[in-house]
Amino acid sequence: MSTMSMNALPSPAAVYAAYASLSSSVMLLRTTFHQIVPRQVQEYVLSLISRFFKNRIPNKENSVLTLMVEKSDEYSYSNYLFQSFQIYMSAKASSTTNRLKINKLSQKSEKLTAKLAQEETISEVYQGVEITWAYLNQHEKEKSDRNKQYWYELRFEKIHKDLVMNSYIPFVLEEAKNMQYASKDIKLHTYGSGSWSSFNLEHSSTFETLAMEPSEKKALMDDLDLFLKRREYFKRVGRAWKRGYLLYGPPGTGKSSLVAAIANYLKFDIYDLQLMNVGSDDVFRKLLQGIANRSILVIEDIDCSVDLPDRTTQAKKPKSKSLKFSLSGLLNFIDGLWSSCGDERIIIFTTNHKDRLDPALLRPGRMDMHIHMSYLTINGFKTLASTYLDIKHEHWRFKEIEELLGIVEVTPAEVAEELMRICDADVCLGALVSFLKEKKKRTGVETKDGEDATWGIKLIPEANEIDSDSV
Ligand SMILES: Nc1ncnc2c1ncn2[C@@H]1O[C@H](COP(=O)(O)OP(=O)(O)OP(=O)(O)O)[C@@H](O)[C@H]1O
Repeated sequence: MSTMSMNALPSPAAVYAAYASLSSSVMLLRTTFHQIVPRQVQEYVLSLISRFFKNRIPNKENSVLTLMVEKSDEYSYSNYLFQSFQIYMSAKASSTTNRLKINKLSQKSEKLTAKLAQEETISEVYQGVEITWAYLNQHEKEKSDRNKQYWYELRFEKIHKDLVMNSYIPFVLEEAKNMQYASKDIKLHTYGSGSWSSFNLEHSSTFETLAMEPSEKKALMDDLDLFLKRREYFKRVGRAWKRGYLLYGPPGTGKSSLVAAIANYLKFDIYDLQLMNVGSDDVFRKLLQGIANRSILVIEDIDCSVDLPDRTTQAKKPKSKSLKFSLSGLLNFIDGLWSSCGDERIIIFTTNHKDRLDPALLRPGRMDMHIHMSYLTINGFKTLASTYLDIKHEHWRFKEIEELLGIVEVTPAEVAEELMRICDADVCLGALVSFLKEKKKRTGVETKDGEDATWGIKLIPEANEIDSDSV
């Protein structure tokens, strides 16, 4: 250390002298302030000083806003916001918190529901803003109260109030809605004795397991996705938010499997209706009112379930004497007459004989897409081989099977049966080849008849009349 720098530092005695002089000046000033300045003026000056500093030093308590979202209001009406928060928090809490409350709502229910434990908090950052969640209920001593209140608290900095109210909460609501749909059990409702009965849909068919040309599958999935996104569009053009599909093809080609695949894909319930159970237009209208949103109404075997009285000639007599149900009743519904009863509806008609349908049913705007479920093709077969035998790529038997499928009409249902018989892939495919050759011999079919053997999905142009034979 140089002598120069030692000389530049003040000595301890000098520092002490300066401190003593400063403190005596402050004391003098203080005494003078108290003696000369009137008490009211003193208080005013001090309050100004304190307010000045308060505004500059952040006060955590004052800058935080807490939103309370109660389970029900003072009249015990349940709060939709709370329910949505519950769903959202179940998902968030499961992945981030250290303490969770879990429930199993019934012995049958497969799912465990999770929620935040009392006074446990979790935080998340939304658009750079930290938001802390807590789940609370009334104090322990009030537990005897049967109307015990539960609520969520959201804490965040006050300056972000607009963002939280106008953007974060709508975001949470949308997320909760999607989570609810994704985790819900899909129900199959069937109509009989004047009411709908419901069961859990056990059909595990998905687009992945469905034997169908990949491009056609994609076209249908794209159409479904587009349909879901177009709520505003349907509203703007003043049309019912619905989509109609006609599935046609021989028995065992997968019409019911496709309905289940659509339901599993969209998480929509299925309402399965046999027209012979519908007594009249009136009953039809009422039962349609019992159908929830986000659902698929399936009318199976539309060609043979009932002879619908023709709208103009009334020529065909209903099979059942008591049946007063008319084709126009059905068409009115499809045209959206009862659209005010609900949203997000898909209507599916299935038939083995498209040529027997009243042309009015095939008019554009009624059924938006006609889907031909045909006999098995090689691409469809590969899907079945992957599902049933776990053959993910090629197999040396495929070439021979492709040739046979080119000349033998066989349904996916028949082939699926064959593939389930034997576990060993080589043996199983050998047995399938024998089955196809045997069928070829039995039917004496050398070439396919006139019907198009490929899968066919056709979007019906809205403006044009369609010729059913051309589809
Ligand atoms: N395209 C397919 N993809 C996958 N599996 C299929 C397909 N078609 C049929 N199957 C199998 O065959 C069974 C019967 O098929 P499904 O009931 O879906 O045919 P369908 O065309 O509705 O028959 P129907 O006209 O007699 O009601 C299904 O459970 C499934 O195992």
